[in-house]
Amino acid sequence: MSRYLPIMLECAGQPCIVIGGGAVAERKIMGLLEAGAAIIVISPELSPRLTALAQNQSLKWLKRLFAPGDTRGAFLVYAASSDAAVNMEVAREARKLNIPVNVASEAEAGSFITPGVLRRGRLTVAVSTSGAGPAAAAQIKGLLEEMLGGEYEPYLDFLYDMRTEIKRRESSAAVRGRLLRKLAALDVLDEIRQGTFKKWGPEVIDAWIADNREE
Ligand SMILES: C[C@@]1(CC(=O)O)c2cc3[nH]c(cc4nc(cc5[nH]c(cc(n2)[C@H]1CCC(=O)O)[C@@](C)(CC(=O)O)[C@@H]5CCC(=O)O)C(CC(=O)O)=C4CCC(=O)O)c(CCC(=O)O)c3CC(=O)O
Ligand SMILES: NC(=O)C1=CN([C@@H]2O[C@H](COP(=O)(O)OP(=O)(O)OC[C@H]3O[C@@H](n4cnc5c(N)ncnc54)[C@H](O)[C@@H]3O)[C@@H](O)[C@H]2O)C=CC1
Repeated sequence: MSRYLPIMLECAGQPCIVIGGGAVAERKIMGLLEAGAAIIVISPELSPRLTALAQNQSLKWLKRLFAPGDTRGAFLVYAASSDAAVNMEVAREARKLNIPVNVASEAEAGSFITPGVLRRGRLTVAVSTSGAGPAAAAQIKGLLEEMLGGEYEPYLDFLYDMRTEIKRRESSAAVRGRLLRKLAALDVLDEIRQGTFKKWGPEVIDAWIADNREE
């Protein structure tokens, strides 16, 4: 069994090449779009949704079959055509060029797999079964979706703003560490759920930092 390394990859503006333009390619492309990748799709046909994305310039469409050399210069490659032999050829080429490649028809032929993803603003949860059961990954993601409500979005925005402020102001690592730990222990999430949370203005932030700098 492969043990995959989970990482969060910055893909903004990076050329990501997808071979195939059907339902599976569409799912991978929606994830790439969320990450701001520069998407190039190589496929003689596109699904209606992908056609619309090509028309509004959200992706670049090369209307043809895969050809040798197509993966050159890519940051990531997705082999998602309905031709398993072509997908294997894409994988071989990408691997030779040391480009990470995902193979929709045969997970093991690729070097990375796509987890089920749920987002709540800055929160990302990715679920993988290491390829054992993609439908189970989707189900588990569904369970987590029920557990992790929309309140996480404003909560993480709050944490982000506060951490940014603390890191900007506090040069002492010890004080910073103390503040950041106390910040994580605050029950803001519950206040947001109850609807009693009021956005902290500059004075509230100043006062909280002053009150919590010492042990
Ligand atoms: C290994 C992996 C490689 C990769 O694609 O990256 C892979 C491979 C394969 N999937 C297959 C089938 C299905 N895949 C789905 C759905 C999803 N598949 C996804 C990921 C992955 N699929 C990677 C492993 C993820 C993990 O670690 O668990 C998800 C999570 C993410 C995404 O695709 O974006 C997304 C859910 C998104 C969501 O809803 O959240 C459904 C359900 C459906 O369509 O509703 C079915 C039909 C039911 C079934 O078969 O279980 C087949 C057989 C093809 C054939 O028939 O031959 C293969 C090939 C093989 O097994 O080698
Ligand atoms: N990993 C996953 O999550 C899943 C993977 N699959 C696998 O993925 C494959 C694709 O599934 P779908 O998108 O549903 O199929 P689809 O038939 O909807 O789309 C296939 C696409 O590949 C294109 N294509 C065919 N030959 C090509 C070539 N030589 N070069 C470039 N493009 C080419 C077609 O024009 C079409 O756009 C399936 O054959 C299956 O093996 C299926 C379900 C889920």
